[in-house]
Amino acid sequence: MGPLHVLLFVVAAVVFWYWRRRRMGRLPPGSQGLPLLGESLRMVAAYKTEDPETFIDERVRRYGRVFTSHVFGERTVFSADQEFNRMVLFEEDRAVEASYPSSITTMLGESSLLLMRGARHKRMHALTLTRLTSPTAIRDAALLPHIDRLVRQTLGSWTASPRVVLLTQAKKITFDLTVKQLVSLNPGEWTEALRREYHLVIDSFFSIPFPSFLSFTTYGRAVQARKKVEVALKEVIRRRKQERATAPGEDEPIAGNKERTKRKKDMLEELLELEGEAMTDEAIVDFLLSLLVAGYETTSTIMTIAVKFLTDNPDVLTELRKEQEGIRARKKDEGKALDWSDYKSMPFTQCVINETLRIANIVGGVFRRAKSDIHYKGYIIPKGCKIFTSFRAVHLDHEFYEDARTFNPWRWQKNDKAGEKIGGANIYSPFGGGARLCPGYELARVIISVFLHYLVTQFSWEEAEKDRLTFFPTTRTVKGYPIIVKSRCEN
Ligand code: HEM
Repeated sequence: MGPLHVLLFVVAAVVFWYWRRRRMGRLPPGSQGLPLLGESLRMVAAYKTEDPETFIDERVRRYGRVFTSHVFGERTVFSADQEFNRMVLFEEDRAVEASYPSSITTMLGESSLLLMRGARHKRMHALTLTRLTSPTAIRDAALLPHIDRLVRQTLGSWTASPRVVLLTQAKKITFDLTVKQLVSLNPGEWTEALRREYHLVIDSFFSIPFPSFLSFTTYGRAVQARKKVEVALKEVIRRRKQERATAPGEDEPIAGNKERTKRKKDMLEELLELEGEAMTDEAIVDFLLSLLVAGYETTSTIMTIAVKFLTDNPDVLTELRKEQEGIRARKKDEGKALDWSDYKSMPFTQCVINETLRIANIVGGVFRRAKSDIHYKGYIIPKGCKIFTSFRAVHLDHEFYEDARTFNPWRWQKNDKAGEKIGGANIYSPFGGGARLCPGYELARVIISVFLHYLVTQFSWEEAEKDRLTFFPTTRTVKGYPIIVKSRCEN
């Protein structure tokens, strides 16, 4: 290499260094932490405790509400800023796009709602909301009686064996319910077998994606399980298609039978009827699986954490029980299922759900990736940069909530200006917002409400073991919250 080459190399290196510094300099301030590891270990250590906020609090104090860190191998802009979060949520498919770890992407499949983009995502998101999870859909599909039945069935089994791990029970309810909504199958051996495989799939979400032929790794096992789930669902699709081909359509009489039949109106039927969007069986499997993923773990975890908060706050439990006993008393008949008007007359229960989601939401925030340079308050978040919008940090910000880190459902009763501020979509966003707003937001509330109704009116309980919250990889209780229940009829 001659002197000219050396000179050229030095000049190029200096130019690159300046260019990078200028670019980096315009990023929100922050720390890149250790080489390669960045700040991952610090973040994980904080999220494994009951007070994960230390990680974000410290950096907000040092750098402000929007700061840069380096976690899980990537430079990431963190936001504890409600305005920035809102901008990011509403820029979906324009300046930003959803971003999931590769282990999750592979498991979900490209036709999953969570990974769809653009016009197709818009159509399918709307379909999910209008046909499956909106208040009208919940009422029209007579979903409430079904939720009621499933909750009662599960709680009914507790008298035989009063030590229950609450999360396991809650998961059974949400899984069986979702399978029923998606493909109209009742709980039984088939759903249990599917649930076992499905658990293996979920376990891999935060695992390292080793080559899938290494079947002893979490990821390898999940790939096998995903295949089994796919085979099982494809068989359901095949049978349904056969039924559609041989049996009459909705409300048409079967030949030789005067009775009119009603074809199942579930999500699978909706997908098979889609006009101008012929979906392959693989695409249908991806789509159904994503709905199962999105609604199952989230709702059951919040059910469990809500009960933990009730145990820890007996005065809240007393008030909630009073409200629910009032509803039961008005129904007169002990065995009568809850209906929509009952659900709509549980204001304090909704305060408890709001507060549980504020303090310990399973979805603490969402990851996005910048599709173009984003300009915000003098900073530039460059194209390709990862962004984490923390809902949790905003929910726990003393500027927006008085005594923000204390569980206090009564704060939601304020209907004055402060109350509006509490409920404002900019500040309170447990279900996200914008194009990817959780379509299951109402359904989740209904399930949790029905569950709490029967739990507090039929049982008292105590902790079987001490349990605590953890926030890594997601928010949950470490042991799934084991409790010992006692039927209130025996008291
Ligand atoms: C307490 C329970 C729940 C919580 C806290 C929750 C929270 C969320 C959040 C924050 C998002 C936004 C994700 C993002 O912006 O990237 C989301 C998306 C989603 N949720 Fe929920 N969810 C819950 C229950 C449900 C239920 C019961 C369903 C039922 C089907 C559901 C289906 C979905 C789907 C399909 C998406 C993806 C939407 C899209 O990407 O277009 N969720 N959820």
